[in-house]
Amino acid sequence: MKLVSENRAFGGTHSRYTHQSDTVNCEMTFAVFLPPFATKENPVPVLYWLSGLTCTDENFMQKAGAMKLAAQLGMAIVAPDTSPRGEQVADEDSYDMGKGAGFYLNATQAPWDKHYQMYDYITKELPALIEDTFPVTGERAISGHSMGGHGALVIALRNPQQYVSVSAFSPVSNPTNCPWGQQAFSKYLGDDTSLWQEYDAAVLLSREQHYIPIMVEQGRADQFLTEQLKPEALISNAQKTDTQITLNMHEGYDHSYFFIASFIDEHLQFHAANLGLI
Ligand SMILES: N[C@@H](CCC(=O)N[C@@H](CSC=O)C(=O)NCC(=O)O)C(=O)O
Repeated sequence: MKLVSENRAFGGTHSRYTHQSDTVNCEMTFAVFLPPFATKENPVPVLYWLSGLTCTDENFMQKAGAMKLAAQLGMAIVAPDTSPRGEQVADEDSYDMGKGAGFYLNATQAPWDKHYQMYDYITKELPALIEDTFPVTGERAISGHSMGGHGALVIALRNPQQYVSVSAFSPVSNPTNCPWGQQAFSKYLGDDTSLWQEYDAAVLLSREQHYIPIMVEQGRADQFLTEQLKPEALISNAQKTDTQITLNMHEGYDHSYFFIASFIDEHLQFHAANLGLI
């Protein structure tokens, strides 16, 4: 693992690292914020943040304004990149496919399957590395935005024993039923739509009752709301299985990090409460 940069922030430390990933078969970058007083003797829980299309590990840390409250709460934040990277990694010219658009799944189709194994990277390799290296406990929460909101919901619903709570901003809620998801799933996963279902939060909610606390934030002025995001599918499918889910709708807010920054404190408090920090 190689340290790329380190900055003091709110009494804690924001650092960026690269490492060679066996799972995605290339060098990966992630950012980690450690609150003040996090030590081996006083390890802290971790909030994993999954970003959206076109993002890297940097967008959330620079734009969301999360570090001040995370420092006060005693919560670490880990922000991975959104896809494998490098010359040898398959890509397309469009912003919603290939690099920056890994959709947090395990691709089964060539040429994508060689590197695009983001589901395993986020659920297995990255937390193992983080917990081996930094003064953190094994307690985890997960959140994300848009494509990353989809990733956070799917990962938590499929692995409820690994996360105490999940939240999402403007998630791609029903990807089997929107253009972003249909394009990505057909190329990464092929024609077998039964596999697509495993990466669709609305479908997962419809199958059985889920007990993990779930909170979703959505702006009504979001330019992607009707065509791509469809949060109503989360609510209607959760009702079918008696799963509790909170969806907060906000007049006038769009899809940007201005929206995330406006409500990130509520999400940090939500996760802190579930992590037993408050
Ligand atoms: N066409 C746009 C789309 C890119 C965009 O809006 N990306 C969002 C996430 S969208 C869903 O996953 C984002 O978070 N952008 C980064 C940011 O810092 O705002 C484009 O290419 O710009």
